[in-house]
Amino acid sequence: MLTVLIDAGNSRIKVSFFDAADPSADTSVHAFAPADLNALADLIRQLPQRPARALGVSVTTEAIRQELDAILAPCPIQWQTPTTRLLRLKNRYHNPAELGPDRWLGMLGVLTARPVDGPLMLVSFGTATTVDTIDDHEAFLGGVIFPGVSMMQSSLGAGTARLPIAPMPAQVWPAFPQSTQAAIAAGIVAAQTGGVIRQWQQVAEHLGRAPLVFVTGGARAAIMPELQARIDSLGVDMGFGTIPLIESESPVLDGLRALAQHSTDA
Ligand SMILES: Nc1ncnc2c1ncn2[C@@H]1O[C@H](COP(=O)(O)OP(=O)(O)O)[C@@H](O)[C@H]1O
Ligand SMILES: CC(C)(COP(=O)(O)O)[C@@H](O)C(=O)NCCC(=O)O
Repeated sequence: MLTVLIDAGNSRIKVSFFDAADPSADTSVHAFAPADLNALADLIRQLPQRPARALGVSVTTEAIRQELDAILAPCPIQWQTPTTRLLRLKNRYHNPAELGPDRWLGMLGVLTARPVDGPLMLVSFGTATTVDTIDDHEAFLGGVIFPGVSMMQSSLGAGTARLPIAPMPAQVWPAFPQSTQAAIAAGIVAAQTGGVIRQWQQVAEHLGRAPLVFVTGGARAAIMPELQARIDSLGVDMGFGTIPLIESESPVLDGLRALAQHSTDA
């Protein structure tokens, strides 16, 4: 039985598959621009077997969600909504359904991918940046949302008379950038990194343990070098040693896959 897994984000639609007859079969991820869903329709048409089931999360527009429903028809997409608990993962949001389903399934993805002894954080550099924490009892404590890398670039370009949309090479930036492009890129990296470091320090102080950090999202490459340097430095200062960042290509699809696997086993 073939299950289609769909992560409909604000910038891109990511798709993968789960084959109950062969759970280790191809888990590659296909990404589509919202304006290019014909390519997804082609992919679905060319599958060797018709999908029996589709599991999805969507944080994008209702119009795109309906387009996805039409592409998968007659197979209905089971769109996921956060609740108080999903498998082992508990939800401390005041109103669980208010939480983005991509954040919720992403956390399930990192939690179920490997045994983790202690708290963990999932940082997603997507359209928005989100930094979410799961404590050592597998409860999502809450998290922060701020504008993503592209949104910061474009808002500076659109909201000022003189600032360009600066390129974002992946590097550690000097403290005192001496050109406009470097000042913008370093400023965005500082803002993105600062939000993550603030959360990491709060978790380490609150729980007395160093959280593992999983990093995902299409915009992560530009932030990783500086984030790695800063988090190592904070970890050493706090007596935890260096903190490896663990890249995760598609935790949301991993979470949907864990759900598909669970309901197949049940
Ligand atoms: N080919 C691409 N298409 C769209 N966004 C891209 C691409 N490559 C990198 N990006 C960056 O990744 C972000 C989207 O990442 P993604 O994790 O797919 O986000 P979302 O889940 O919000 O759609 C964009 O905001 C942009 O900064
Ligand atoms: C925070 C988000 C915009 C992130 O979306 P993304 O960048 O992955 O497209 C999305 O998860 C969302 O719309 N969340 C709803 C509000 C919340 O999570 O509290």
